[in-house]
Amino acid sequence: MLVVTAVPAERDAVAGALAGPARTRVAAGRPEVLAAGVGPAAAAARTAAALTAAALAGEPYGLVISAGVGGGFLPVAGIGSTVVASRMVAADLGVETPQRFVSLAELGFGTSEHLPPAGLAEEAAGAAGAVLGPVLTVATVTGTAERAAGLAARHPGAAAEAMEGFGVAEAAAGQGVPVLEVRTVSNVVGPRDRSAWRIAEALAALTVAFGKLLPVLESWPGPVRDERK
Ligand SMILES: O=C(O)c1cccc(C(=O)CC[C@H]2O[C@@H](n3cnc4c(=O)[nH]cnc43)[C@H](O)[C@@H]2O)c1
Repeated sequence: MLVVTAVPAERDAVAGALAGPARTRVAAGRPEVLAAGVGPAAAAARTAAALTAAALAGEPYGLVISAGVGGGFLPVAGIGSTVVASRMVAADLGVETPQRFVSLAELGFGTSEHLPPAGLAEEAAGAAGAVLGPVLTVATVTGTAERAAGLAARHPGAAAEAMEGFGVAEAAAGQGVPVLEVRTVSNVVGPRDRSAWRIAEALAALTVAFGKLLPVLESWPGPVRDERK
C-alpha cells in the first residue's frame, strides 16, 4: 500500500508507526510513505507517478491512503481527534453562482467525490477510535466563519477539511486502485488563528492512529468484486 502525505513531517509521523525509520520503500505488504507536496494538484501528480512506476515495475499498489493533519469541523471533530473519510469530496471545485455553489459533477464535468472500499473505512475508524465522516478537499484553506458554515451546510456531517485527499483519490481512481483518507485534527475549520494550531499534537496523533490502523490495513483482503457490474 502507498501512504501519501503532503509534507515530510507528516510522512515521518506515519513512518513512526512502522517498524524502522522513515523510508520510501519498505517490505512487501507494509506501507510505502511518500511526501507529495501541499494541495490537490501536487498530490494527484505525485500519486499518479508513484502508482504508474509501481505498476510498470510489476508491483502495483493494492491501496492508497491520503494522510496528514487537517482542520476539524466542530462539533464533529475537535483538535486532537482522528478522522477517517467516509467520502473524499472536492468541496471547492465548481462554479460559484449568485444563488449557490455548483459542483463539477452537477455541471457534468466528472465526479466531485470518491468513496473508500465498502467496509474498510468503517473498520479503520473503529480500530483507530476515529470519527467516520466526509473529508472535504479544498484548494484554499478556510479562514472565515462564513465559509466554514457554508461548507458545513453544503456537506452535512462534514468532519474535516484538508488539501490533498481528492487529488490522491483522483489519481488512484484513474488506475483502479482503492483509496482511503485519514486525518488528525490540528485546528478548527473557521476564522484564521495560527496561534491555535496544534501541529505537534496532530502529528503525534497521526503516529498513534497509524499504529492502530496498520493491522486492519495489512489484513484487508482487497476490494470485494461488485457482482452488479
Ligand atoms: O496560514 C494559515 O492560516 C493556514 C491555515 C490553515 C492551513 C494552512 C496550511 O498551510 C496547511 C496546509 C496543509 O495542512 C493541511 N491542513 C491543516 N489544516 C487545514 C485546514 O484547516 N484546512 C485545509 N487544510 C489544512 C492541508 O492538507 C495541507 O497539507 C495555513
